[in-house]
Amino acid sequence: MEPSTSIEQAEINREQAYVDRVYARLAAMVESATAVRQEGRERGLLDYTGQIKEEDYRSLFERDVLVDHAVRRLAVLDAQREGLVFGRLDHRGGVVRYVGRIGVRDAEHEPLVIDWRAPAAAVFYQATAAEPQGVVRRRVLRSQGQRVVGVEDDLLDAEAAPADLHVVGDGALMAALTAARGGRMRDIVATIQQEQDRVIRAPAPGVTLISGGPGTGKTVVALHRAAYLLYTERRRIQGGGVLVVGPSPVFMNYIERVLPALGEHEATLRSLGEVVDGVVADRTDPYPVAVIKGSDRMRRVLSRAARGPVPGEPQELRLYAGGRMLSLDARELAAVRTDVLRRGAQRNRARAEAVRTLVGALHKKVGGGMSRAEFDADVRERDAFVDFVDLWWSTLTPAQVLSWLADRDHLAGAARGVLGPAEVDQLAASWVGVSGHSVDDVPLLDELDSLLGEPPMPAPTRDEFDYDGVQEVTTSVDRDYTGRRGDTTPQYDGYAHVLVDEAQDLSPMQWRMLGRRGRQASWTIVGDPAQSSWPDVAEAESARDSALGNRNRRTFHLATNYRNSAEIFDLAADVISAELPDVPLPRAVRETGQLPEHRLAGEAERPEAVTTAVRELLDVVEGTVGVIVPRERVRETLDWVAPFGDEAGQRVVVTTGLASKGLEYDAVVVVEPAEIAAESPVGVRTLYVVLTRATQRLVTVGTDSGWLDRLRDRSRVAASAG
Ligand SMILES: Nc1ncnc2c1ncn2[C@@H]1O[C@H](COP(=O)(O)OP(=O)(O)OP(=O)(O)O)[C@@H](O)[C@H]1O
Repeated sequence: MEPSTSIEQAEINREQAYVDRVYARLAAMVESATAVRQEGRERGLLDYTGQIKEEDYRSLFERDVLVDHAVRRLAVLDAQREGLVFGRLDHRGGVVRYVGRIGVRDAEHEPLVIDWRAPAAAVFYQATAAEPQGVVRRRVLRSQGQRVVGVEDDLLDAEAAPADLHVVGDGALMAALTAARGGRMRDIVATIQQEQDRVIRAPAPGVTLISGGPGTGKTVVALHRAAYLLYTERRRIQGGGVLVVGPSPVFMNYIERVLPALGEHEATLRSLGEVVDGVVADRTDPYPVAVIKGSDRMRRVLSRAARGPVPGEPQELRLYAGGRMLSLDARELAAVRTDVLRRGAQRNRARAEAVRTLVGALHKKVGGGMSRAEFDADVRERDAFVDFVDLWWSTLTPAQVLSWLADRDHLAGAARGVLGPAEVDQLAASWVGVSGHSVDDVPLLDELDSLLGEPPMPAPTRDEFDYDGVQEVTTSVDRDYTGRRGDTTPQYDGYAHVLVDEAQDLSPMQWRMLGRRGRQASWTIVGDPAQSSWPDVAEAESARDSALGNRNRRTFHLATNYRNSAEIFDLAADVISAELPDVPLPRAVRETGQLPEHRLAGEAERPEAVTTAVRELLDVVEGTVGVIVPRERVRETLDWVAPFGDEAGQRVVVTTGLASKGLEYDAVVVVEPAEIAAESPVGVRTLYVVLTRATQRLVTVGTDSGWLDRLRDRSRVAASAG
């Protein structure tokens, strides 16, 4: 958008001059950090002689600190080439402050720009006309690269405004909300709203629960909160890091740019299928199977599988000892195993105990004459005995134990009294003829991992402490330095902060998996129960409560929908309220005058109706068009829209209701909404999700318009014969 008046252009020019000064300073900072890094490296080359003395340690350590600091600083500075300065505050009394993505000081150490997360910047987000907090005018600078292209002002205190203070622009928020969407979520650092800022700056300890309807900014706010915590609590958080968990790789891809844009590169982003190290799963199971795999009942099934018989294990131990042939049959061996694992021991860690108990059981058969110690010494080292133990108590992997459950009889044994026969059938079948693991298998693998444990590490030999390079060495200087600066960086078993998005969909088994990664963490949990696809809300809540323990909880509810036009959200609100009248609904702030459209189309006309809608929408919106379809229709729809691939590049995306959670598009075509609602017992919630993905235009195409009949107000949908 070009500036419309000469006053606006003059204001832009003035801001550009300031921004240029900041970039010049940034360039000088990059130059000096580069020089420090270089100097540090050179010093390191000189210092490394192969013979390390204490003084060398000292200078090597200093060098490492220097280089490390410079490298980090460069990474932060390098990321801040775009829109570095985005805000300006004119305070009463004429003081002016600029707010940006990072703090920048001039050569005399005076602040040029305040980091948006610093306490002094909070007023940028919190001041209102009702409570200006000393701010006369708040200005948002819109930039392209390093060029200021617009300014948007809010006059907060008209009485205190000097005569020459200009107020220009239509409001930064509206400009941001109407902007076309690309494939990635953008940061909202320039337009964070007051209710959102309170959540972002909430104290870290305990659990922060963020709820709110679709499009209320839960995700984007949670990500800004992560950046805020990394800034304000870096020392604490560096001990364990931040884990950000979302529903799918597509979703993680969608949000992955936000934290780097805010200058943070240190969070770990994982989809639910990637939370366990070494496992990458993208495929989801059909809904009924996912419900069984996610259920808390799987704990018992897996516990039995991990502690029960191993398929193909030896059924008898025979050994000549103590002057006679001794044997233990299958029942006796099972009794030994049960005895060893009785008190919750992890199987892979209990081998020594298993050997002890086994030898004890054999010794009882000798019937006197040989002491236990003598018997032990005789039996333990025998090849036959060692070979038996290797087979009978081999180290098991989670994937191995899970694979046994594809055998219906084995599964039925483990699931006796827990799952019904039909459930056993469905579950066993889900593991037959598939490659790799599903997203719903991952928490099961993690559960098995915690049941099996790692085999104990052999005691380290002296050699393992030796070094052939200096990097791995902790010197007395390190310890001295650490002590002197009073380092309180805590060491974490797991992450220091865990952020869970779309938490309403987590199954009990997924909560257990996350709980293991945040035993000592503070948490931010984001969700909207009305969008939940998990059938047993109480069961999931109880698993969540166990994962979080008795940490303090702080809850926030976001009530403004920033994504959808009011016309689109009204339709979605009507759909969900017709089924679930108590669902709290946010308020959409933006009107476009464009009603959603429903196009009736018979089976045969459906492909044509869908492609026509996509073509029309590509013409009227600048950004993306999402085509959301029932699970069974993905393949055919991909064929229909394939021709748009060349023409529209990445602009057209086909997805399902469940996979569209958390995502958004400029325009959406919903194919067969009634079928989406019928896909699962909580299908109306999925339809609610689907109808709230579009920022500007919504068209539905279906053979059935029955889903509209229940609406209070059918005029919300423009009639169309298709
Ligand atoms: N203060 C803001 N300024 C500009 N854009 C905003 C603001 N708050 C939210 N948005 C935008 O609104 C859209 C919805 O935000 P987000 O995806 O975080 O919502 P959500 O509550 O997680 O939605 P859902 O539950 O439907 O997935 C995003 O495009 C986000 O950038």
